[in-house]
Amino acid sequence: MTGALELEGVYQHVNGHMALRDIRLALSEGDWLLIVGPNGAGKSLLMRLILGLDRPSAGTVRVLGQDLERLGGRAMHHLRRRIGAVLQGGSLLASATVLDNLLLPLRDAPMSRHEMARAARLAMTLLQLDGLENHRPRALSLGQQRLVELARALIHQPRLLVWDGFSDGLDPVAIRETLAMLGKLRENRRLTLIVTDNRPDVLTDTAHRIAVLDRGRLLFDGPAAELEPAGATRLELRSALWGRP
Ligand SMILES: Nc1ncnc2c1ncn2[C@@H]1O[C@H](COP(=O)(O)OP(=O)(O)OP(=O)(O)O)[C@@H](O)[C@H]1O
Repeated sequence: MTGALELEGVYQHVNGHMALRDIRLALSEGDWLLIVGPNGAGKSLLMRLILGLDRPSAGTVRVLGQDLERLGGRAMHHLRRRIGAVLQGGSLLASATVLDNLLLPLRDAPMSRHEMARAARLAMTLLQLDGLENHRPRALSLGQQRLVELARALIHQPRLLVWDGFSDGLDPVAIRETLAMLGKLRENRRLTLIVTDNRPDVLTDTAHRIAVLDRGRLLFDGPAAELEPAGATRLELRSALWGRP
């Protein structure tokens, strides 16, 4: 099985403190990893390293078989075409329509306008966003904006999807529906998924693997089903990391 992600001994030093310590992770193609941890645990820093937006202070980050340290600008550009990302804080262009936002990742792609329009239509239908093409992001609910970001991340058919801050702006129904939809995508496209969240109630059986990150360290990494046998019940995790049951 092809390696989708390998992190070896990764450290990240930020503003005078070690924000990530000795992170080791390995994912195969088609794996689904949910990384949970409280605010400030280091989830976004870790996602930025995986996306090649920052370089680690130490250690190796290998994404879809490529060592990011060794990639030049062109190779990195090529690799990014195989990765989709939904980042925290919203990244839609406020002045552009939903359709123009969706087409952003395809602007350098060797595709005709007809092919681009078709790809956009498919992504919109997949996420039940039909009819919103000509709206500006601010006319949509927060949940719809997140789904447009997801549609944009998927439009170029990536091999790896990174979603930082999964439940931000999504209500419980949207969380359930989106998790189910991600599960189908993973199955149908053999997409590798890395999703982070800071809410313990998103600890779910949907993801195959769960990693618990706290103050820059991985406290647990394994099959969701092993969390409890490992002695870290969901209740204990909640009370240890989030202060109360
Ligand atoms: N650009 C930055 N400058 C200074 N410190 C930073 C920066 N980015 C992150 N940090 C610090 O690194 C640590 C990890 O932050 P990070 O944003 O990765 O946490 P997180 O787990 O994503 O939190 P949240 O759930 O709130 O998004 C925190 O102590 C944070 O203050």
